[in-house]
Amino acid sequence: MTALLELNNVSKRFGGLLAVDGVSFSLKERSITALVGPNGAGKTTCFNMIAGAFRPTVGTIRFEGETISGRGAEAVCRLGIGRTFQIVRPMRDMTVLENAMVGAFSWTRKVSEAREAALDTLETVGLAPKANASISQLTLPDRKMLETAKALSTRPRLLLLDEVMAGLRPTEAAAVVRVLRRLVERGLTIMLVEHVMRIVMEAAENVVVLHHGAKIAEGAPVYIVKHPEVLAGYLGDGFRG
Ligand SMILES: Nc1ncnc2c1ncn2[C@@H]1O[C@H](COP(=O)(O)OP(=O)(O)OP(=O)(O)O)[C@@H](O)[C@H]1O
Repeated sequence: MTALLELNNVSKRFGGLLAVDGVSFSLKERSITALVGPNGAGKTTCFNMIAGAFRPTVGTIRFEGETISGRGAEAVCRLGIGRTFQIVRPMRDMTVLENAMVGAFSWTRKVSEAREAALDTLETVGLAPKANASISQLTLPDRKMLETAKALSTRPRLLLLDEVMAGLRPTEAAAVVRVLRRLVERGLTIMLVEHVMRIVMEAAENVVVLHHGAKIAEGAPVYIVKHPEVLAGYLGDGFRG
């Protein structure tokens, strides 16, 4: 079976810094994979390469069997990869619905179609009752979910979530995990960057561990938390429990 996404020996160099160092992994369709590692491990850089924002210095990225490395963010989005950003940046003079519609304009020019799709994604993430609210009325969990809704409005097959649960209370994070599971049931594949190991254990079926840009372990969460290199390397101070 072809993997939905495949990274093959991917590296990214910024001047003298090798931010991502020969990383390979693949994502099974309809699965949730966590990308973990301490600050500066190269997680966001990996996302930036998958989403087309950065071209890998070496290595190839394939999506549905097609090479996408170096295609550019817009093209990659149109191929079916949606993403959120670590820093939440809603457009403040627009409503929740209008923000969610922005993603839909990647595949339609019709305002009515974009509105319908955005309403659907707001419904999925539980924000439909606040569709006409202004951004200032949103709580932190709402803002995180709006970022997810914006990414979903692009109609992705693969969703990259960068710390969407950071700063949330355990009950709020659990609600997000339930939303992610529903999305997977509907056919989506998800990769998420997450620091809190408890959430990783709950949400992901596969974990990829990066350290100094390199992949040091990969496997089921129960295996990862016992992995000697992960434990010895940084688990104590790299993860928050
Ligand atoms: N555009 C850039 N130019 C130069 N260096 C960069 C750039 N982007 C990232 N880096 C560096 O690459 C390394 C990996 O950064 P990256 O943001 O990918 O790590 P991360 O694992 O996502 O960290 P965090 O958990 O803190 O978000 C860091 O040393 C960072 O300073």
